[in-house]
Amino acid sequence: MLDESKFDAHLQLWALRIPRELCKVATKILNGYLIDKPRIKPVTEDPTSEKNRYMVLSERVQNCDLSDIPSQKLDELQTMCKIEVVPYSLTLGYSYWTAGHIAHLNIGDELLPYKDVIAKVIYDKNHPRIQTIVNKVGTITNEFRVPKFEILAGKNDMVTEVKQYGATFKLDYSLVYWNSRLEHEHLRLVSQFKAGETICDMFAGIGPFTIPAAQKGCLVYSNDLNPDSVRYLKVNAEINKVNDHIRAYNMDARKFISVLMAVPTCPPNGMLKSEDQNLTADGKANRGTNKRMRGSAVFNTQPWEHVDHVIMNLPASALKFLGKCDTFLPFPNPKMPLEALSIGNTGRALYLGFTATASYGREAESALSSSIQDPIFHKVRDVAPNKAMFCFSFRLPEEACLKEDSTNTICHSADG
Ligand SMILES: C[S@@+](CC[C@H](N)C(=O)[O-])C[C@H]1O[C@@H](n2cnc3c(N)ncnc32)[C@H](O)[C@@H]1O
Repeated sequence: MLDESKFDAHLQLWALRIPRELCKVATKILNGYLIDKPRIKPVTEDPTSEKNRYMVLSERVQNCDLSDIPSQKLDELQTMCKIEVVPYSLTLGYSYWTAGHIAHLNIGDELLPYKDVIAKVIYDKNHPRIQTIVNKVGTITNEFRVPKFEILAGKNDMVTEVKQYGATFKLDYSLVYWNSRLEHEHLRLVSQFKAGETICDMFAGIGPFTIPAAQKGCLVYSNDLNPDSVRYLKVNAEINKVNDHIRAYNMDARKFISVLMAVPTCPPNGMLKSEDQNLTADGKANRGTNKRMRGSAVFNTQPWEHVDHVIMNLPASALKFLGKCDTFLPFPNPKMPLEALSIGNTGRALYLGFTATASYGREAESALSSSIQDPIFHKVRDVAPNKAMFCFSFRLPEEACLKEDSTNTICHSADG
């Protein structure tokens, strides 16, 4: 028997109680911060008063102090009325969920002999809404972490769009890594960043950390080894209108970080020039005057002077990218006196991606040859009955940043 309650998604959100006549103006001000889900209205009844409405905020707004919303928007709201924040629970149940045009199956061994029949029934009963039925084959072994699929029915079209917390992601399932089950983790990490902070996303994929961080007003240096992921990262930066906050790179993460951290030897031509390096979907420099102005203003600190957070989401081998003997650091750059570095309010936290082993902390300490103070282990989700994924985060120890050998100088260019 199908237990429909297993499909329930319980969202704990915040809402603003606003006088009903002001809702129209408030909707404009809060553009991008209200719940954005198909068939869910962001403005709804206030059960306690006819005179007010609830304006339901998106999952991006995690804190009841509304620190996730730019202060200029809050100031604008406050000039109209007193802002009252209330908790708001929303359950999206079985009837809510609809599917995209691709049905993605993981058929177990015992059902494999019937895979074509299963696919045909799903296809016949759901076409034209569902147009492609695929089955995942084998385990992921390639370095781009892309699963292999066999097409069981319908057309061979693996390009689709998914939505997460109001951002849109376009991708080709057959070419890039994507996991919708990490939505909450993407949001949780990004909720710890503040507008204006500098982020390095070393294994960025198509941008599920990068795009919401940029939407929040962070400056994101974003890299992936898979050229198709970087291509879609750029497309997604365009779709979500945050290309002026992102620089995309397509290289091995070790090289990426050494490129970012090296002080250029060849200014002015070799220096990072934001106006030449805003993203466009086709990878060409964006020459639009407005964007150029905004881009210059946004990227006005240099990565070798200051980075606030590094994200490393490569569960199997993120540790290999850490440590003095590797190319990960100098971080801060040894050519900079320590006190010349500006360290953000939250300091340099390093997010190490996901792992199933609790010995990760010790391994990270040994990779850095330094002890790590107050590390945080966060359980992301259970992936199997006895296996969970964790996110391990810590502030980079100062002594681990000082590298004896400082031959690391380079001319900067994004997307190399
Ligand atoms: C687990 S996926 C994470 C992607 C993204 N952060 C997400 O949450 O969807 C790991 C990504 O690392 C990339 N990758 C693998 N090896 C790499 C390397 N040596 N340097 C840079 N990127 C690499 C893969 O192409 C893949 O997109």
